Amino acid sequence: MDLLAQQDYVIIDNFFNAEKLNAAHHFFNQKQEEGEFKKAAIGAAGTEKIIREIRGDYTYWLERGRDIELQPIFEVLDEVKSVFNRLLFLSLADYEFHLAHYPQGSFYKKHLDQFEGRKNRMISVIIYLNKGWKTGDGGELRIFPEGEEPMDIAPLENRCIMFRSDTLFHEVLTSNTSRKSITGWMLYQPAVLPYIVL
Ligand SMILES: O=C(O)CCC(=O)C(=O)O
Ligand SMILES: [Fe+2]
Repeated sequence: MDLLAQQDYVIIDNFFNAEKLNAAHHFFNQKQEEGEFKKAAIGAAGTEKIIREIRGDYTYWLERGRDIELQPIFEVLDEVKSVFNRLLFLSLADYEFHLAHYPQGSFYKKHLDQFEGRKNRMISVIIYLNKGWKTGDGGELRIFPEGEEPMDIAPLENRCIMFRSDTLFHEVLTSNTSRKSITGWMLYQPAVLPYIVL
């Protein structure tokens, strides 16, 4: 929490225990097999456009009541939210998360996660699920901390990065393999059906 407050981002490796990591992989693969991922859009409700030149990922929005296999993961996210509220004095009311799949050759151009109409997003949280990721696989997260050199973060399995949604510009470099993550946002106000919007 101190690091996040100081530098606007923090990286935490070995984020989930083995049981939760397995649950995440299993659920991800299952939803992929079922064809439940949808082409991700850009922009807030009503203005979204699918622009492949900006982002090429496919997403599956999580819903607590429906995705009961992910209960252990939701418990971790609850804990993350309450730690933020306790230690950083944020007033986070909710969170919204999706699974993200970047097929080979896809990327997400430089952006901020707090775009017009979605000021609600306070902290971005990403957990990567890329078994055996190695240099050359691509898909690094490039972050642009203010007043510092850009930094590339390898999307290693079970690595979590959290950052301020309002200030930290970032991009996903072209992935040369299939790239998987759980991505979401800690919210100031309760989410309004994001899985319908995006
Ligand atoms: O997957 C990542 O590393 C970043 C994804 C991202 O920037 C987003 O979904 O807004
Ligand atoms: Fe982003």
